[in-house]
Amino acid sequence: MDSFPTLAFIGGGNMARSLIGGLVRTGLPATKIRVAEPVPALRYALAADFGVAVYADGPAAADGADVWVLAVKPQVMAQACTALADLAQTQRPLVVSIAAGMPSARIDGWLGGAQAVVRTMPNTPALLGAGATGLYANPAVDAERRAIAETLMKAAGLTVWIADEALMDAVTAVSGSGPAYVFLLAEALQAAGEAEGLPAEAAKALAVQTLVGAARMLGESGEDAATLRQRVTSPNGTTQAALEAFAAGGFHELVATAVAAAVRRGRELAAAG
Ligand SMILES: NC(=O)C1=CN([C@@H]2O[C@H](COP(=O)(O)OP(=O)(O)OC[C@H]3O[C@@H](n4cnc5c(N)ncnc54)[C@H](OP(=O)(O)O)[C@@H]3O)[C@@H](O)[C@H]2O)C=CC1
Ligand SMILES: O=C(O)[C@@H]1CCC=N1
Repeated sequence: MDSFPTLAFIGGGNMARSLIGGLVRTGLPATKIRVAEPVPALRYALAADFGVAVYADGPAAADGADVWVLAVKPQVMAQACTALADLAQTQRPLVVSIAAGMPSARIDGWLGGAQAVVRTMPNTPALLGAGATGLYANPAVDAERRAIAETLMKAAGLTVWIADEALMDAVTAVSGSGPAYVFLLAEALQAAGEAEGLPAEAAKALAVQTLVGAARMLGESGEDAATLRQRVTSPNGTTQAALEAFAAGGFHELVATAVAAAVRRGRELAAAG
């Protein structure tokens, strides 16, 4: 990736750290990455862990970088972009946003207009190259810049282009927030194991490896989730008893309600930003 453009991350929090870790892991030289992060401890940790150049403010990091990755919270996006507007008008970078909910047109407007904006939604397994990212490009993004955005996010794992920007809130609700749902299931399974008398360490090890093993089967077997589930479920056995309890508790409806709440929140964040 030696010929890859220079990147400036605006915001060096949790998601930026995962993306930077993924990029460095796949061989992007740290000298290609700059990060603007106002919190000194976060800034210094990024410099120490990955060898990237760090700055206290956005314009200092962005000046001269080919790609700006906007990695601040949606609530501060307006302020972060406005501070970059003069530079954006003279330098015309490729702008890649990772913010939940925030429409590309608003980012474009805060940057002064006529900007090439790719709105993306990655997730934290990016740190291991095991992420999933949805991408939407506004009409100002040409084929070459589309390819740059895709290469950038491929360092984080799977990429999926989304043609209709309105669907980016659904991407956020499924895969952006999704790792938290899996971690919640791990917590619940561990707690249930403990409630049934397992020592805490054993419950944790069994719950974690079960999720890791099942996820690998989903990813590597080529079989769909329903088929794999049925193979675990002996007629009138233990799994059937558990699955019936899930169904009686409205598991599918609960997941749908949770995803709908995340979609709604994405739209609210756009309105509040
Ligand atoms: N966490 C996740 O799993 C995912 C997050 N996202 C998106 O990524 C974005 C960042 O989320 P996340 O990493 O969790 O949030 P964090 O709060 O961890 O990171 C954002 C960082 O940006 C800093 N910041 C605030 N204003 C500026 C500025 N003007 N210039 C530079 N840095 C600034 C913040 O400092 P301070 O705290 O002082 O404000 C904070 O350290 C959000 O828009 C979110 O929607 C997308 C996918 C997944
Ligand atoms: O919780 C959030 O708003 C962000 C977006 C997706 C994951 N984390």
